[in-house]
Amino acid sequence: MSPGRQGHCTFIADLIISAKVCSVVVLSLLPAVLQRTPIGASAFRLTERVIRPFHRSRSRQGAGRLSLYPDHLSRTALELTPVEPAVMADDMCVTEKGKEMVLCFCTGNANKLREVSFILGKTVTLTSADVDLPELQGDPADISVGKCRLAFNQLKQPVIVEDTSLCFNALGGLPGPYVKWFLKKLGHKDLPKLLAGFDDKSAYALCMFSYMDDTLEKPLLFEGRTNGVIVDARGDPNFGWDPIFQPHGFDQTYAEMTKELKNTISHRYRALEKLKTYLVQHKEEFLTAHAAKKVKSGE
Ligand SMILES: O=P(O)(O)OP(=O)(O)OP(=O)(O)OC[C@H]1O[C@@H](n2cnc3c(O)ncnc32)[C@H](O)[C@@H]1O
Ligand SMILES: [Mg+2]
Repeated sequence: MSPGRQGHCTFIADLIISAKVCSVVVLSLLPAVLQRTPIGASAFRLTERVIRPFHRSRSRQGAGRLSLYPDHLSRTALELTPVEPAVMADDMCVTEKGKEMVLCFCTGNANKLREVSFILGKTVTLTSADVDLPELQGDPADISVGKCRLAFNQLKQPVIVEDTSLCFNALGGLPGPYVKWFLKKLGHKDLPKLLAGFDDKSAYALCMFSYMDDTLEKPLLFEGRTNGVIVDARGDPNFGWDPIFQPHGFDQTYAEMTKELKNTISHRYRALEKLKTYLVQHKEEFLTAHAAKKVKSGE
């Protein structure tokens, strides 16, 4: 090769190497630069708030969430995740900045979290904690109150928990709070077969929310119930037993409804309406107690 041509080749090779180095530097700096722009910062915050909790709860489900070990409880207890309100709902309880009612919903179920966030809207500033609470046994109210005490003892801040039951009237209310296990073992296809020998296919969905803060001696219960019938599975199979529950007055199952419709007639909606009323009525008390606590702790 002539010296002139060799010089050209070396020049081109140098150019390619410099371009590669530049692109590596630009790409590695890009996230940091983007994060400083208003749109980039919002995108990063959104990723943190929406994707991370969802991912965590999905991966925890995969890992088996039935840990009863206290060390596990304390390990996850402080992982609080802010939750964006899913809709700009009523602004009845929007408070001045720095005076919001912050409430932590302890659940490992991403679908519940989505619905609660949707229904509560801007009533409170909702955070969530995927605290691995034991699946207690007993009647639905005791289970919910028990869960709430455990969550409050871990988090030491205003918390809500809920426990959901699906009760078949022909079976005296079973599977009730144990529906999670029945669903796991039987699936959507076989769960309705429990009623094969009965004419009565009626059932009700029951939601028990419990609320606790340090102004209360024991958790408060808010119950919501929606009546319906058990049918062969229809609709989106993504949330629990939604495909087999058809509420009275509708020809769609929960799983066939839009989320807007389900969230205005569901057992969860009915319980949360009561909780909302309580929170609005006790807002001043709540804020005063928490302001006093902050002064005491020097925050
Ligand atoms: O961490 P927690 O809040 O306890 O979440 P979980 O999934 O363990 O929930 P429950 O203990 O309340 O068990 C209730 C079962 O019913 C299911 N479920 C709850 N709400 C539902 C709804 O609105 N529609 C359909 N299935 C629902 C849920 O997926 C469980 O299988
Ligand atoms: Mg549970």
